[in-house]
Amino acid sequence: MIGLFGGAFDPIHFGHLRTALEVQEALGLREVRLLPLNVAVHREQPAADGALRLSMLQAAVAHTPGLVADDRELKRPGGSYTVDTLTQLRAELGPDLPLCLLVGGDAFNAFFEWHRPRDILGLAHLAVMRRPGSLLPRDAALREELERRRTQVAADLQAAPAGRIWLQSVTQLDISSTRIRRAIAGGRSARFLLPDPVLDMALAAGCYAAPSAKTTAPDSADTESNSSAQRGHDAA
Ligand SMILES: Nc1ncnc2c1ncn2[C@@H]1O[C@H](COP(=O)(O)OP(=O)(O)OP(=O)(O)O)[C@@H](O)[C@H]1O
Ligand SMILES: O=C(O)c1ccc[n+]([C@@H]2O[C@H](COP(=O)([O-])O)[C@@H](O)[C@H]2O)c1
Repeated sequence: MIGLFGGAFDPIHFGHLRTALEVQEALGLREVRLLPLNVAVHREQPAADGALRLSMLQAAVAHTPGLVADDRELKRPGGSYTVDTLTQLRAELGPDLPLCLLVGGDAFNAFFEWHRPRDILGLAHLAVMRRPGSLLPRDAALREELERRRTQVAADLQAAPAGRIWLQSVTQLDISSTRIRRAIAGGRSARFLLPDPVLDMALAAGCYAAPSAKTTAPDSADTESNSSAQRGHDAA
């Protein structure tokens, strides 16, 4: 079984990396592929371009064999729909290999707003990682789907190629890319929120600097209007 973890990764941070590693170990995944999106279909477009986000991701996983950068979404023009990514992977990997899509709790709460969510569940399992601020979904249909598909036996995921939901407790790291971008834009340090080489690349590229270096940006979790974690609060 392999894991697939999509995101803007704008930039990749320890919240992404630590949770991916913990799910990989918990489920005995051969690898977790991290897939930076090209064109977001559900949120603002990333601030850093795809090439830089991919380079930062590659630097972040360079010494962790179980985590692998996969650039297929960046190579695909148009909206980065997860169902298209999974369809492409299925065609490559065959119908039988169990695939497990990793999503943060906040992303899962909005899962039924995704493009063709039931087709996604026909292509992969879901591993939902609890994230600070994300509670179980309020949406009744999503709760029902969760109860119907949920398993607490990891072997159930190995026994079928797709269709089950696994809830994974992970170390709660209250880190978001939004907070990192805002720290950099505000001239504050983002060190220890993400790997040093990633921070160095972001600073050298200047991609998160304020349009005018004199402007300051707020740096409070309360003001993270673009943060997925914040959206998780809203949805929960
Ligand atoms: N600290 C974290 N802990 C657990 N999961 C996380 C964490 N940060 C992000 N994720 C999950 O990683 C995936 C990709 O997230 P994304 O790249 O949007 O990062 P983000 O930090 O939420 O970014 P932004 O602040 O720009 O919204 C999502 O499924 C999200 O829920
Ligand atoms: O395919 C969709 O409709 C869809 C809708 C929302 C999010 N996604 C994917 O979910 C992943 C996490 O996105 P995010 O920004 O909500 O944390 C990322 O790979 C997105 O492309 C996908």
